[in-house]
Amino acid sequence: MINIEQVSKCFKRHAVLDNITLQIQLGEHVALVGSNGAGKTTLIRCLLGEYCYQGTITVGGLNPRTHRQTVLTRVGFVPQLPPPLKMPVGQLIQFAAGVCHSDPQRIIDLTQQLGLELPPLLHRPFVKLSGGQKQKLLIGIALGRDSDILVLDEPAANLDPAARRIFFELLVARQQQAITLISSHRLDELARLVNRVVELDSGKIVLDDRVADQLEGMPEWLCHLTVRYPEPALTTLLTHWQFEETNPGSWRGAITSADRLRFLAVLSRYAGLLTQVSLTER
Ligand SMILES: Nc1ncnc2c1ncn2[C@@H]1O[C@H](COP(=O)(O)OP(=O)(O)OP(=O)(O)O)[C@@H](O)[C@H]1O
Repeated sequence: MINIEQVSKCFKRHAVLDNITLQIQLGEHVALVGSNGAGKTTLIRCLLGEYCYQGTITVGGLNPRTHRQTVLTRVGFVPQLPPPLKMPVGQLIQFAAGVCHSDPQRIIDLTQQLGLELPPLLHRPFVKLSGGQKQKLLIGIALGRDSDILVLDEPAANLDPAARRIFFELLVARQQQAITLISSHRLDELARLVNRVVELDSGKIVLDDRVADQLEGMPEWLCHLTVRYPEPALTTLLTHWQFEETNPGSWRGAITSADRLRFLAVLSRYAGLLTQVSLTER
């Protein structure tokens, strides 16, 4: 459904995407991860036809540059930075529903489920909403329509914890009908929502892990860790995962396959403290 072949992108002389090839098929839910400036947003913007690029991209068989309008009506998109729209919220909901051939009430219901009380805001310009309010409305617009491709660029970055939880539940409900590409820095949050992780580093794909496929038939992993020095937060984390300290600084525990990605994502926050990590299939 999404086909990216040998795509490169430069801003002036600065190469931001370097020969990216990536196919995303029906049933795939992809976390796009990578550090600041890795190229995630640029790849998404190329995918949506916003930037020109070298190489080939098709979305649902269409070139997003030459069929931008059709591609945009097909993709539910949440941008990282909300557009500076002056349109009042009520009008924006009607407009978005019209463009996406959707029912405005669907957008309203989803937005309100995320905790945004819409009636007092309907006449307020979108640009004057808070960051979290804008994000809730943009999520409502993206999910409140029939689309088989969801592209979400840091969609939960401005949401409070309660709204994040509801958003992830709404997303799971929608995922059966759509492929998803979600860029985020919080792989631990996404781990249960995705079955593939693609990591970008300096515009190149450095990891492409089809998690679910590889985990089939592997019920549990034995994990051994050694840490440089005791750090209370890491000790709490390992205790929470029911690890035991076998010798000072040496920890042992078991991770189920379903939890492997989430565990590694959480552990990566303490990478500087770890001197050895091993995972062995049991
Ligand atoms: N419009 C632009 N003009 C010039 N350079 C740009 C432009 N957009 C992005 N860049 C540069 O491209 C590189 C990749 O940026 P991009 O926004 O794609 O990264 P990202 O992985 O999404 O980062 P973050 O996690 O911080 O959002 C950065 O070095 C950035 O400065």
